[in-house]
Amino acid sequence: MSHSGRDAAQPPSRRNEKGRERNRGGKGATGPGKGQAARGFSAAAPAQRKRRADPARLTAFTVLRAVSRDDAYANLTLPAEISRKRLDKRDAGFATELTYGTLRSTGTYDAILSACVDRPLSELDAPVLDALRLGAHQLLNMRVETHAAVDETVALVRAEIGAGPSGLVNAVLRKVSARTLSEWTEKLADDRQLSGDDALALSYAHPAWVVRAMRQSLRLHGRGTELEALLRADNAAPEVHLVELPGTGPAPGHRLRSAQEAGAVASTALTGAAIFRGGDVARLPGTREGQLRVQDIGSQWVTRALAAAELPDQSGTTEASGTAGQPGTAGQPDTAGQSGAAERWLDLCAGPGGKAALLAALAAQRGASVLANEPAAHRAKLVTKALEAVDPNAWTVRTGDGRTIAEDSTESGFHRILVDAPCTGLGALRRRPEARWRRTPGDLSSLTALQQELLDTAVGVLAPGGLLAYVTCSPHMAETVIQVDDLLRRHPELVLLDAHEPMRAAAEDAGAALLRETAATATTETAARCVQLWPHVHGTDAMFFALLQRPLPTPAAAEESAGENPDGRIAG
Ligand SMILES: C[S@@+](CC[C@H](N)C(=O)[O-])C[C@H]1O[C@@H](n2cnc3c(N)ncnc32)[C@H](O)[C@@H]1O
Repeated sequence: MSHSGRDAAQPPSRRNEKGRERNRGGKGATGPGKGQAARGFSAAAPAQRKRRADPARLTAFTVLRAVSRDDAYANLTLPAEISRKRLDKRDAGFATELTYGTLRSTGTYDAILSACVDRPLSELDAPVLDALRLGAHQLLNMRVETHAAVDETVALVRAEIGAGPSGLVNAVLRKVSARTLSEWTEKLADDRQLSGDDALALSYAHPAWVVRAMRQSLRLHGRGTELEALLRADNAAPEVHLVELPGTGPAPGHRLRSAQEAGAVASTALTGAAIFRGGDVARLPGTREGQLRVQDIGSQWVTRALAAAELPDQSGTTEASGTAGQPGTAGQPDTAGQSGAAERWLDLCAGPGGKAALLAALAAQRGASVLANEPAAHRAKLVTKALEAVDPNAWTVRTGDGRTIAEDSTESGFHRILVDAPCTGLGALRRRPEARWRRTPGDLSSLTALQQELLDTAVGVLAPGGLLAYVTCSPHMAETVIQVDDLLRRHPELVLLDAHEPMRAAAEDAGAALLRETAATATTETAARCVQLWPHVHGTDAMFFALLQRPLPTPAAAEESAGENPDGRIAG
């Protein structure tokens, strides 16, 4: 193992045969260079150092290259690379921290590297820049000894890029190592005269526009003082959350109990969820069969809340559909809320199928069925795979644009619709380390337009009395509360329900207590009726959940429409 730095080579002399001091900094490096001897550099000349990259760093570098060259997703590429290189548990953990940490803080590292290189970073070869970022992360954010961080990164560069840039990398990393991370961010903030959100952006490695968006959203929800806590939470690895798909294991709760025997802890917030700290999830019984799945508790929660929400009966009063995940009475499936007919549910944006799987499992217990729609063919396949553990009578997958669902549908409307819309994903920054640097404010206009169209389509296929859940994995106001306000303006017939009620119905006591707080602090009426989860408060992704209902027609209107529309279909 080389990453602790314990076994790095320590040749005796720091001077070459001509008596010149080695490693004083290569061409291309600039900035501070003091204090290097004290920080424990290797005394070996670059040419004498090892030429092989250690497997964990090589894995991280390979993923960084895929992310910057091919726009790959680290959360998909890294596990594949770890298994391809057959890393042991310790190296896999080290590679994960290297990859995720480097990607998360790329913007801050680039600011620091810019101060250490005598040319714009855009003029460096992309692989060299990735190697420098990797080195910077080890030096500034990990407990890797300085000489190991520098020597191992230089070895990686020699092995993977060539000897040419190794001098530059060696020299630049030495400059980086002259200050701690907080010394660097303070200095850069001073040099650039940064303050407020711009200074926070540098310290917490978020783009400034994201910091501003978080600040606005926190304020809207009465959490204006919590910005730094949120930014800090975004930079921490998320816990692994588990869900047992109800009705799929050998007995109710069986898979979760086995997981608990293997170290998982039952969630105090949400029924049917557990938290798994450490260990190989894939080894837990039921994961291979898809009965036990990894799913953020926020995602589970909004899904169960949609299933738990009450539909009105024909008289216009509400009728409980039973607690999500639990059969109505004495193990019997719940019946549909309206007129005894089986409920039809729609998951309009289903890929890759996490919520669809839980929704379908809950639907199967009620004798309801789910249509799971996804336009991307490869993601639609993932939806089908996710649903395999669930009774096949309870679900169908459609591959198509959600905006065309009404054209293909011969149904008379859906009773429960989930629009888990494509969004900026700013609520899941913990699990997609590169996302914050990839997204731009420009993405918002096309995403919010698509969200609007998907919502309008969903309203068009919502049965009278039906429930529409609008969910985003983003707390950005434009994608959440503003989107809901606009929807209500376009469709004044819709009623915005208090989303806390079904969320509470699905929650354990501790979860219900947390929800009381979210309702109390919101600063607008719409925000107060919606639920915004936060990583620093709820330990979940920053999931947004709004619940709307198309009211049942008044008896007079129903009579009139029955005359015009005898088969009871709703307008597309
Ligand atoms: C936030 S993800 C949904 C996550 C999913 N509900 C889950 O829990 O696994 C949004 C999905 O919407 C899909 N999407 C994009 N454009 C769409 C459209 N026009 N109609 C329907 N879905 C769309 C994306 O491909 C993506 O799979």
